Amino acid sequence: MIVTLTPNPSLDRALHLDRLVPGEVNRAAATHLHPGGKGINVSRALACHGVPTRAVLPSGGPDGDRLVALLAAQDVLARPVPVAGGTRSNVTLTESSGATTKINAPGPALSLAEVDALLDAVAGELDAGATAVVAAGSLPAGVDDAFFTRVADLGARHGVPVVLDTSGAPLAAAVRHGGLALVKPNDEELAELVGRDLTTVGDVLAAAAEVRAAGTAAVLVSLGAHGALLATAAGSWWAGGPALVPVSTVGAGDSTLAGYLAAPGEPADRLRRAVAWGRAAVLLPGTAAPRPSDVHLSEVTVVAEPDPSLALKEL
Ligand SMILES: Nc1ncnc2c1ncn2[C@@H]1O[C@H](COP(=O)(O)OP(=O)(O)OP(=O)(O)O)[C@@H](O)[C@H]1O
Ligand SMILES: O=P(O)(O)OC[C@@]1(O)O[C@H](CO)[C@@H](O)[C@@H]1O
Repeated sequence: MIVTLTPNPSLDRALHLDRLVPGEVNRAAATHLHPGGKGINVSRALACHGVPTRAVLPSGGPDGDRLVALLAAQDVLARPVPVAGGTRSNVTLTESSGATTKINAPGPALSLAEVDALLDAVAGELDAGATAVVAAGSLPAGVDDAFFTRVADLGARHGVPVVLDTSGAPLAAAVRHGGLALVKPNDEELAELVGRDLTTVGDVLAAAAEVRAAGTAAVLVSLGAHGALLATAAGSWWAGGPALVPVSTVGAGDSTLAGYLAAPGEPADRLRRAVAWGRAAVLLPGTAAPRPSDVHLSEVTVVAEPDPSLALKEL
């Protein structure tokens, strides 16, 4: 059972417009509502592929109830932790050109007791036999930047790998602390973490090596339209596929991570699956999770020890 932890979940509302005109009344041609937040999206993608998973999340107010009901309707197991503040809604505007505009709300502040209850819920899942913990997304107000270091320590006490997909100060604190099995930044998040621009494959691999040297076993870097790079103790790999026109890129990174985690195996096979799931996600509206029939492994090329001089834009 892969347990996901989403400290700041959201009801994801996606509106499709032919063209967004800022400052005007825009009328959407279609709308979508999905239960969201990065860990929740990982659980949804895993559940779509029959991989056992449970999503741990704070849930508050009618929107929290709605989110939990939407998960149940998709047969995604959840462990909601009741909180006083109302669960947030995030908005995505997609245009026919493929452009995506995302507006994320801050989310309700959590009290110290609510933060502890969230961690207790994860501990409960570990006691019940969870095989991995995936902590993902932003931290709401009231949650210390060191929160994910507490998750790493919880996993370590149970001998269970902890995977992290977050950004900014919480990512920096967790990487400094070490003890993670995998982190999944995109290239911009990794650049912010190491404090320099990353323009080539070699730049990304050097940054990943710094992260690994600080105590994280593997780094999976998603590169948007340019695929993804994986760095582990065994080597490095790039994977990508032919150009496609995205419908919605929101949550593609979460599907990528789910694809990587869905089954054990050789790094190259896991990276191929990760990229195939990410590619499938961008062809679906809103944050819809890809199903097995959406995933095309044969479209993805994997290269071991990619040329460090290649520009990311050329991949
Ligand atoms: N424009 C695109 N064309 C083809 N594939 C894409 C495109 N955008 C994303 N992907 C696929 O999805 C994966 C993840 O994308 P990306 O790097 O944008 O994730 P992310 O920034 O973590 O996204 P999010 O935070 O919204 O989940 C990529 O590795 C790639 O396989
Ligand atoms: O505000 P955060 O926690 O950084 O990101 C939240 C979010 O943008 O991430 C998911 C896509 O990855 C969406 O489901 C959700 O709206």
